[in-house]
Amino acid sequence: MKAGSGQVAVFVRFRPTANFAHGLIECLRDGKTVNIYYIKDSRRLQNSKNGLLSPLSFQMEGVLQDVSQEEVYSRVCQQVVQGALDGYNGTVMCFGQTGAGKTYTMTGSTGLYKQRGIIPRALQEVFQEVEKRTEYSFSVHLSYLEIYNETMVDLLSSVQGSSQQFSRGMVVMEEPGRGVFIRGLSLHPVHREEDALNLLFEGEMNRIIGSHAMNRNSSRSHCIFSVHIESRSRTMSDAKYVTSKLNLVDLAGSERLGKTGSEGQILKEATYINKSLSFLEQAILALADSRREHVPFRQTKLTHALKDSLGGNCNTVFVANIYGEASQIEETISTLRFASRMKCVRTDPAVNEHVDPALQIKKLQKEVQMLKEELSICNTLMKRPTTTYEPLSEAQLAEINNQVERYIDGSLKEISITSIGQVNAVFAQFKVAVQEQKQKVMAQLCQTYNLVEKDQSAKTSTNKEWDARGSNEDVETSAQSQKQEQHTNLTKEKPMKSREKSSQNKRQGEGTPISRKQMESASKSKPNSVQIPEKQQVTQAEPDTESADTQESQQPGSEPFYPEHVFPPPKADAFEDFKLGQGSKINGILKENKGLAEEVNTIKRKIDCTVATIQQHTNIQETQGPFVEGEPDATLILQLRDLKALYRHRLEALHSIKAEVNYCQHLVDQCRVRLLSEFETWYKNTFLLPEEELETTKDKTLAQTETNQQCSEQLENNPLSDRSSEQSFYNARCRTLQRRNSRMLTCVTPVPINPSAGSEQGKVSPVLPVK
Ligand SMILES: Nc1ncnc2c1ncn2[C@@H]1O[C@H](COP(=O)(O)OP(=O)(O)OP(=O)(O)O)[C@@H](O)[C@H]1O
Repeated sequence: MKAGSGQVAVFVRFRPTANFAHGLIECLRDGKTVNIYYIKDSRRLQNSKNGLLSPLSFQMEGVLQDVSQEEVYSRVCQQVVQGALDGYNGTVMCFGQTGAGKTYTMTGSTGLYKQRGIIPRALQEVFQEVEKRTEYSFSVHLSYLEIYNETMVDLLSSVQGSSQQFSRGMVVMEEPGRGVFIRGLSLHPVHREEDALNLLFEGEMNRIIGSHAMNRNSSRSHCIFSVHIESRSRTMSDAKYVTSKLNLVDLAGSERLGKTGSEGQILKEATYINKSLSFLEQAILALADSRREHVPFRQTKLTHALKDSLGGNCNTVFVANIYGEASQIEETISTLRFASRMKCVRTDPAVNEHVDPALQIKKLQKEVQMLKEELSICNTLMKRPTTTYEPLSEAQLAEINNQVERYIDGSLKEISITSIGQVNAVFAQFKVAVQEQKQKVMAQLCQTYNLVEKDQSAKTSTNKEWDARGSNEDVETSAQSQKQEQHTNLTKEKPMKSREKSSQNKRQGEGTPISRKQMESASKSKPNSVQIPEKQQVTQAEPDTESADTQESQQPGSEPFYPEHVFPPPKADAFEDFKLGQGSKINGILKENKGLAEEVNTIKRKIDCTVATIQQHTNIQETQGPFVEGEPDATLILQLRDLKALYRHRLEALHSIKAEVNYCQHLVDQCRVRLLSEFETWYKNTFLLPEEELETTKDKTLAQTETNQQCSEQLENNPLSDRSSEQSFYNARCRTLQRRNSRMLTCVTPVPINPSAGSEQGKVSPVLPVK
């Protein structure tokens, strides 16, 4: 894979197995071709390779079978990383069926340095290059995004300094010059490989893992680890700098639900995974087809977040992970087919060069200064008066005004030009003169045609008419008369501005046809109603969530009241109180959800009505010929289009709330399990065996010490070529384990951990600050 080569590279990697299907799968010696001898007919599976079938042949950039993690990295990712350091965006993405080795390829084993995957190796390379390329100053930031059941989660939100604590605020955004980014996703500056590994392992610890028949540690989400690089030249005082984004993507695996035996939550997750993967496939198909103008990126969060990373301005490499057993042959074929489509996606990588505005200003100021000096030398040599760049003095301005006046009345034939400043002043004076003339002419016209008086009398008669109406109309009347007065003044004083304004209003109206129509119909239905100020209208229209919550909800901590003689209170009553108290937030979300659903249904009903009306018109037209009165006009069709757009928009919002609710449900389930186990421990410690508490604490501390020892042993047992990198790896690993242990300890008992315990071992640095 070459940086800037303009084509997507696709590799195939086999997961090692003792039951490799030699009869069905053949890897050719060219190292690029995989042949599959299979048709969906169980009788012909046997001996299929013996010339009976022509194979399905797949050509890739490389076939990786029985190769080390190191070789995978150097063939798949190294060039992309080098490109990223030069300013090219890069993406490396693993996909394939569940259990085929995507996470192993991308992250590798977090416990063994030699088996580390693409991400830790890429981080190592980035920092080694930063050290080498001394003529540039680099800044590196990391982010780690998880997309779980269509909900975006910040895997590094537990790290101190992250502003984002909950996924609700995260949105995929797009800006010219910046490309696609996730608003609300935390970005972490890193200066050393070890800090970067720490963040990687922290994120890994926060990933959602599930278990099913095909993989005990199956990733239940798509994960995008991003390295954001910015580099500036140290040697050239240049305003230019380059940026790049390296996306390392571990997709969740596609699942045949029958094979994984998924049910419950795992089944629901699998459905989300398969759906988003099929949207990814649709996007890839559209990207690969040069005749397609529209690529459906927005169908799912995954494709939307990867919009500028799947092709286009990016060096892109895909790794198709497959499992070479006969029982998985159908999944293998479908992965290879997907891989072939990906190969057709074109890329057009270019360096992301930017200009620093502050530096650019400084540079231009310097240039201006030099030019001034040069001009002054020229003037001296040509014996011309020296040019000044200071603002003109009052005396100079008075002289210019005088010259212009004389020029206009004809007593001066020419105005001699001495500098650009003077030219500007002459023009300004001409402008003043023209405006004065204009005003004079207007005043004369008004006088001649008695315009002002007419205007005044019209106003008086209107006022009389309005005075005759009831007192209820006072507010509206005065507002209207004020408006009219303003309007008259404006037309008198600034005719151009008012015209501009009206055309502006028109333009705004064009953008929102529905709201304009609604407003019109509202004003028609209540012609004499008093105008409500805008703010008031909003509060009246939205009586819902917040205000209702504040009225209904109880103060936190205050207990619900039950009559003393009924204990325990009936569950229904208690539930109502719960909804007002602790459950008010969930209840609020439910209400919001319901409101949205009702809104969607109302819009749907309107759509149906409009469709029916149009259909009616069409039927009449068919029976009575084309020239029928009252045929559906453009407004009806426009209304239908607007309603459909609104419907889609609301439906999307509803889906995203539902996805969030599902995610919350998952968290609630996890919390419930944890709550129960913590309750058990607390109950035992408090009411049963006090000495057990001591034992538990001892056990946990022992576990932590063992972890530290394990890490240091691993470090000593490995002969090191790149010792510092390995040291960083194990240090980061130890810290992650420590953090996990200390979190478990904090859950079990509030005994503080001695922070020096780890550093006494000589290998472990203080724990990464996490919230
Ligand atoms: N090339 C390999 N060498 C050694 N072990 C491997 C290799 N590929 C995968 N494995 C092992 O296979 C198991 C499943 O791999 P992994 O979790 O990476 O699959 P996956 O494709 O990410 O699955 P899922 O989509 O369910 O998350 C792991 O125990 C992993 O260590």
